[in-house]
Order: sequence, then structure tokens, then C-alpha cells
Amino acid sequence: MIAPKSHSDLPPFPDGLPLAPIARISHNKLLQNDPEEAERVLEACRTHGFFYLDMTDNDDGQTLLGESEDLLSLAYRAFDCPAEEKKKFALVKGVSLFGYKENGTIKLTDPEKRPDTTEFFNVAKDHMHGFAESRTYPTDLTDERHLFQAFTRNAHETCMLVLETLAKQLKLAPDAFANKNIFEEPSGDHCRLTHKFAHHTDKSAIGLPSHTDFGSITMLFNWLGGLQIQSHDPAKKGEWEYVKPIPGHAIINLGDAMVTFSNGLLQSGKHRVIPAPGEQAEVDRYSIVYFVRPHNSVMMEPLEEFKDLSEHLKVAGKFEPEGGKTLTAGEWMRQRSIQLGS
Ligand SMILES: O=C(O)CCC(=O)C(=O)O
Ligand SMILES: [Fe+2]
Repeated sequence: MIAPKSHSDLPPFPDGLPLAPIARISHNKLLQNDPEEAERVLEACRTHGFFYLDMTDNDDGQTLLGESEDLLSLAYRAFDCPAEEKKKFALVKGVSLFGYKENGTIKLTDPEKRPDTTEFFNVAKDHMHGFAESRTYPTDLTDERHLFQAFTRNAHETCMLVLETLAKQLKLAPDAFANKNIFEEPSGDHCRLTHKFAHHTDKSAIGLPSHTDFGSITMLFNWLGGLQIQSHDPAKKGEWEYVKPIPGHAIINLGDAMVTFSNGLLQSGKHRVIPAPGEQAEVDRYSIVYFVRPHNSVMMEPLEEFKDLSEHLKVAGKFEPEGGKTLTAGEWMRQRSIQLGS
């Protein structure tokens, strides 16, 4: 294991690579209801479905940054144990999204059938808060229950600020999206710790194959490059561009559930993880992710206000619910997780 000890130990992100031109949004301005910043959030979510959130400019943001660093240290410890130990906590595909996913799994929709080089621990918000009966997790993780509780609550709140901003910009009730993602209701919300091995003998392997997240909104903290999204510039359409990590900034992206709720007005950006560029490729890569997913009883259909948009747009992932009927979020998540292989 080649784990960095802090930001200052990390090799630099090289110059001269194609960077995704995604907006930098101020968390503080969103908290202050700044109308121009709100407009920029809507624009980002109608185009890339991705933006940076500057968390350095207010106390809540600083708290979350601190918690993400604490979870990074925890991730170093949690993954640094024998594979056999970690596999005792394996998630069961099609049954539950929560638990350990080893590297080397293959996404069913990946045309090239490449194995991935990333292992995960998916830790359910409901298990950490006692909103649902918990599965087992390694004691390294359960010993940090309070950290998971604080991080998931704060990350959820920040994600709800984004959803409220979008709802207001779209002239909906402020809670039109937030009320589909109620913190205390059973849902697929979880914190994911990821670890990508620096060196891999299988040259066909990829960090994470291209995908869209399938929940409502994702908040991501990473420290090394490798994350890429596809360009929206018509001249470069489909070309992959790096989302360079910026210290003190989270990366926010929308998932397919928001595409469904908005009937295609809002976008879920396709993304993937490849080996970190330049010297960064020599270091194991970790990320800390919080996924907000609609709570299990929500119907996966457009909001009333968007039902008559002339054309019903399909979600970005090639996902069609079985039988074409409207699913509850619980069933939708189950079907998507089987397809994703994670
Ligand atoms: O690690 C990253 O930068 C992205 C992770 C990701 O896309 C995911 O876990 O869905
Ligand atoms: Fe993702």
C-alpha cells in the first residue's frame, strides 16, 4: 500500500492536460441566497451536471472538509488489511448495495468488459444512524460511527441546499426535490470510501468504467487526478477531460434520478476514473463520496410540473426499468445496482 500522509506529500497534477471547464460555485453564496450564484448552479446542472463547490468560505464547509480528511485517514486504515478480512463484509449484488466491493468486478454495460481496479466500502447512512437494521462492517468503520453520522448529516444538508437552489431557479416549491430525499427516511444514501491501486498488472483494467450516478446528487472529495467527464463543447463532443482536484473544493454531480424528476431538463454527467496522470500514477488513489438517493417509497417519475414536456427524455445511463412501468426508488436502485455491478 502506497498511501500519502497528507496533501503536501502528493505529487502535483501535471500541466497541459485537457481540463473540464466546470463552474466553481461558492458554498457561502448559496447559503446567502445569492441570485447570480443560483443561476450558475442551474446552468451547470443543465449542461455538465457537474460543478466544484468551494467549501473554504464558511464554517459549515470547513467542518465538512475536516470530516472528509478524517474519513480519508480512516480509508487508509480500513483498506490496509488482508483481502480475506475485507471479503467477510462483501456486498451481495442485487440484494444490498452496502458493504465491501472488491476490485476486478466488471460492469455489465461496459462494452469492452474491462475489470476495474477500485475497491469500495459502501456504508449506509441508515445503518450508521439506526434508521434501519445494520449489516456488519469492519470494526475500523463501526468504531467511527460518530464520524459517519456527522459527515452524512452535513453532506446531506449541503446537497439539499443545492436541490433547493435548483428548485427555486426552476420556479418550483423550494422543497420540490428535497422532499424526495428525506434524511430520516430509509433510502440508498451512503458514504463510499474508494481505494484504487496504483499499479495494476492487467493493462485492460480501468479505475472505474464510465457511468452516471443513479441517485439524486453526489458529493465527492478526491485528492488525486483520474476523474474525467465528457466534453460538452460541440467541437470536442464526447472527448474525455480531467476534473482536476482543487484543495478545499468538493465536486458535486447530479444523478439519473434528477434527470427523471426534471424530465430531462437537468443532466447527470457521464464520468469515469482512469489512472492518475503523471507522477500521481505512482500513488494509491482514495476518494470519499456521499450519495443522496431518493428515499425508497418515492415514485420514480417526473414532477407534475414537468410531465407535459413535449418529449420524455431518457436518463443518461442506458437504463430502462423492466416492463417500462413506474418504479419506486427502492426497486429502481435495486435494478440499477445489479446493472452496475456495484
Ligand atoms: O473517485 C472518484 O473520483 C469518482 C468516484 C465515482 O464516480 C463513484 O464512486 O461513483
Ligand atoms: Fe460516480
